[in-house]
Amino acid sequence: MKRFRPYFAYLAEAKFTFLAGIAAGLLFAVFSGFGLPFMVEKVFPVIFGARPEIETVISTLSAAEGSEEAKRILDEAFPGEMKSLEETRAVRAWFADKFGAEDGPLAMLVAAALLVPLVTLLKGLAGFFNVYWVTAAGLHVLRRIQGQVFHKIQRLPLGFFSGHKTGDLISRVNGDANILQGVVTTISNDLIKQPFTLIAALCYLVYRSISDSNSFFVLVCLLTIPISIIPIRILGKRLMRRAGNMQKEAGSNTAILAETLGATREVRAFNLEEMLAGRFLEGVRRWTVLHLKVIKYRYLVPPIIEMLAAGALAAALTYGSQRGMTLDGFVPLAIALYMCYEPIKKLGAVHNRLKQGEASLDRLEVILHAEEGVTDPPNPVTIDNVRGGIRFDSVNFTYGKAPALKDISIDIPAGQVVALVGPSGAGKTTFASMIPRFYDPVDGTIELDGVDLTKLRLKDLRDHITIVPQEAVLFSGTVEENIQLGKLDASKGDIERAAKRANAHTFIEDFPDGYATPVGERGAQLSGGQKQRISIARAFLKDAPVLILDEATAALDADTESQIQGELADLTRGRTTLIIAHRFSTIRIADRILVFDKGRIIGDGTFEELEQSNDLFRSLLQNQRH
Ligand SMILES: Nc1ncnc2c1ncn2[C@@H]1O[C@H](COP(=O)(O)OP(=O)(O)OP(=O)(O)O)[C@@H](O)[C@H]1O
Repeated sequence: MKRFRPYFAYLAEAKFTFLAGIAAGLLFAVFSGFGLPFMVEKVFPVIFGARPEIETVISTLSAAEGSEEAKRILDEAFPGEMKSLEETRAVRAWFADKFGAEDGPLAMLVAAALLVPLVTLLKGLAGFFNVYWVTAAGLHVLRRIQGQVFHKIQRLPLGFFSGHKTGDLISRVNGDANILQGVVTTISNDLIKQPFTLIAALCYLVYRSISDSNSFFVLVCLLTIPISIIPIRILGKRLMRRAGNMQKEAGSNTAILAETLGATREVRAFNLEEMLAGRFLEGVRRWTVLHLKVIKYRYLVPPIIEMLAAGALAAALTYGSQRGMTLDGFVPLAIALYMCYEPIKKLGAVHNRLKQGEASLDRLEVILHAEEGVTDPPNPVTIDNVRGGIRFDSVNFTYGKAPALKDISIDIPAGQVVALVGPSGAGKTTFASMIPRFYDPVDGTIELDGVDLTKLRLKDLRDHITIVPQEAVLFSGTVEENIQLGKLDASKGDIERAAKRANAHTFIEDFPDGYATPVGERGAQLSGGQKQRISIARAFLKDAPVLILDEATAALDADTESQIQGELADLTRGRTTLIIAHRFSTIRIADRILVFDKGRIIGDGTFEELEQSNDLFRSLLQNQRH
């Protein structure tokens, strides 16, 4: 329970809805626990002929009032209840007064009968509002948990995502958060409602025991309740293990689904349909087996408890009939006894939900408790008018074992356009990733305009950096919304100006809906060149002093690439630019080139200088020319 505490705080935010739901639940409990046995005892006899009996008793008693005979008749007619003619008359008067029936047997019958749907209606309404309001509060909890996980995911170090598949993370945010929500609300609801139902039923039993000592034995039958705890605990433990595995399997399946949907073209091109379908179906099969196990352990609890209740009932039945108890006297007791077991059954289910919730919580807490890696400083420094000077001072970095950057010291003055070249895996991307603090150095410092990056708020730092990635990343929405991501408060005019500078305005205008054209998921409805131009328009709009071009044209064909080069060159103007370059065509616009090899910078100069002095650069150049 302690583990769930932080999430109960979210429930507190929806306390009025939740408390209303609980209040409805309590009413429901009273109607079920106390109302039903009471109805069976007091109302059903009236419906089934107690009324004429009252009449007979009254007329006999009127004749023999006060005699021994009168006492005997009273005892027989109403054992342990109405002991006098006055009481019997009072019952008749109460009915007459309440329902305006002038002693008419039919009116009394109807009145008594009407109590049944009335109590059922009240019970039904209470039950409905209990579920409705408690669910509303539960959905609030879900929204808050999902929000918390979503926020956290955005702050996690990029390294975290290398170790976790996207689909699995999606499954945690959706599936596990949903289960956790269910747990928080079920626990809160049932932990109040069910004990209350139990207490109501017990109260009735105690009341009966006081008024009739024969009923006391039923309380003894309740001693079987503690025995129910044993199967609840054993099955709960098993359930937790299986539920954890089931959720893990659900995560893997969502991962396969996400990967397949993310690479629909590649799947077809490599004929992977059958293989992926096989993998997915095998995962679903494993999930089904685990799910059935969870169902087994979850739903074994109620019948076990019911069996115990039935045993107790059988004992009560035997004992009661031997002590001369009539069916009329026994039925309400039996219902109250049943009402005692019902909450135990539900509490058993709560225990199981808790165990299942714990398994989901484990999975969610992998995200929620993960170290954030790159965080804001406690007292951030603000810098105005960033010019974009960048300095690396003895920077070392490793992703794991092998170092990715070794002792990098470099000064890049504001406004300089620098190309990063080198063989695959040399560290170019890693070097550029250090500037927006996607990663922090293991040691050494990096400065922007002389200020250590770790002293800046992440948001401030990243506001001053634009990245144009290899493949333009577009989000669902319109063309206009996608450009606007560069500057959320940009006007329509600003957006159009940016699009014009990126040479995107003309083709956007040619779309039937112009700027309001939806781009489809990840820009599926646009060509590679169009997407990249939108991405460049976004960069123009952001107008940041530092620009990172991450092989921005590598995904385009030569023709489109050469068209876009001009826009990119325009974009670099007046900005400190790092070009992560594979194709040497893109580095012609650079003022300076850094040659990377095995995490070190082994060459630094202009194209011509390096062509003269750097062997690796020359060999890379040779490879490009062939
Ligand atoms: N997320 C990561 N987790 C672990 N190791 C990584 C990660 N990203 C890169 N590396 C490793 O760090 C080293 C440098 O990689 P980096 O991506 O910086 O090279 P690169 O020069 O940009 O290569 P390429 O031109 O192929 O993109 C490589 O050995 C690579 O395997």
